[in-house]
Amino acid sequence: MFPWALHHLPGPHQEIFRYQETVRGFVHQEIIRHKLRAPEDPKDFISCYLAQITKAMDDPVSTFNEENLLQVVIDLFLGGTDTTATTLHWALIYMVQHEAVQERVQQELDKVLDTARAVHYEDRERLPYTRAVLHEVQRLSSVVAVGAVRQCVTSTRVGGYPMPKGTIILPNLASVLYDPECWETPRQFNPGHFLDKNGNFVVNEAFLPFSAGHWVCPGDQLARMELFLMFATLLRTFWFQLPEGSLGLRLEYIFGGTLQPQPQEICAVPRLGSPITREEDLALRQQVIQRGKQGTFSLSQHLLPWVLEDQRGKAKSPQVDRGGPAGSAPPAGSAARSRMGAL
Ligand code: HEM
Repeated sequence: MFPWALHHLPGPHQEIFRYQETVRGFVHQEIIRHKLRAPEDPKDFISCYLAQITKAMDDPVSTFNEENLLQVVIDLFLGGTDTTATTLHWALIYMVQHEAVQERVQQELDKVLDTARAVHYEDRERLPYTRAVLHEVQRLSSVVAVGAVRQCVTSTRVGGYPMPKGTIILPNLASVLYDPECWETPRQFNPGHFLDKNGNFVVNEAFLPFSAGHWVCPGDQLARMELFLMFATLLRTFWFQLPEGSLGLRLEYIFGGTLQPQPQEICAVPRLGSPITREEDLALRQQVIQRGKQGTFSLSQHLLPWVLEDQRGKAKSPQVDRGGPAGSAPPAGSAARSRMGAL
């Protein structure tokens, strides 16, 4: 009833307000920086929005103003960071859990891609298995389990049910993503949900992690692109596995707005740049495991820096293992050729 009162009451929510203020301050500074720039063609969202504010200055009903600009940028940060990062975290966890799937993705990437260049979004057309795996990650992790709260502005019917004007709607997206009538193994990781019998990628209408219709996530295309590029690049570059002594993966989610994985450690082992046999591959992986936790990273921390740091200077040229077995791992600290150039 008195939302403003929260600002005066002590409690953990004060921390959220502090974070909010930090983000607002940052975006505010960016807006000022953009305004101080010499006039030029608008280059990004903020400069386009500022140009629109100027254009609509004489329109008394225009909603283009700086306060709205600030809020829209914050919305984009809120909607676009945690969702994509959390999905990638789940992707790595599922790859560790399903080693054979991880290997098959790497085999497909090795076979199809020209290894001398970075992954392009268009490549997804030639990578049906990788694409199916990523869709299955999004389906099973269901990071935005419930869509945004909406209210009916007029009386209507949905699926035969009457919805009087004013009804509050909470779209239960997870119920669709786990619907036993739409998915063969709704609670199990199964890339086959998105493949036909010939291994071609197929769309499934019940794949709705971004919601649907008029209220579909406005960032869905960006998210799909980011996820594909990051996932394919990571899997091309590293083999993911549990560190030595690990008690296993923790698959239960934590609810924090999105459904997040629990903090846990996973090894990102740089893949070898020369063809080796399956036996050598396994022996090398074993060596890496025996080197203990050197090279582990925590999922709750920043993803790549340690590996990048470790490999810089060693990776003289970004050569790769076309035709080599998938998931090959070099001994940690060796001067093995790596794929860091692909990042
Ligand atoms: C894996 C990634 C993502 C998932 C699963 C996701 C999912 C969703 C869902 C389910 C909604 C609610 C739709 C509704 O019921 O109204 C939503 C809203 C939204 N998303 Fe995303 N999203 C993702 C990434 C992004 C990205 C990358 C951006 C932008 C940079 C973004 C921006 C937004 C915004 C601004 C809204 C609110 C839209 C509104 O108020 O109508 N999202 N997203």
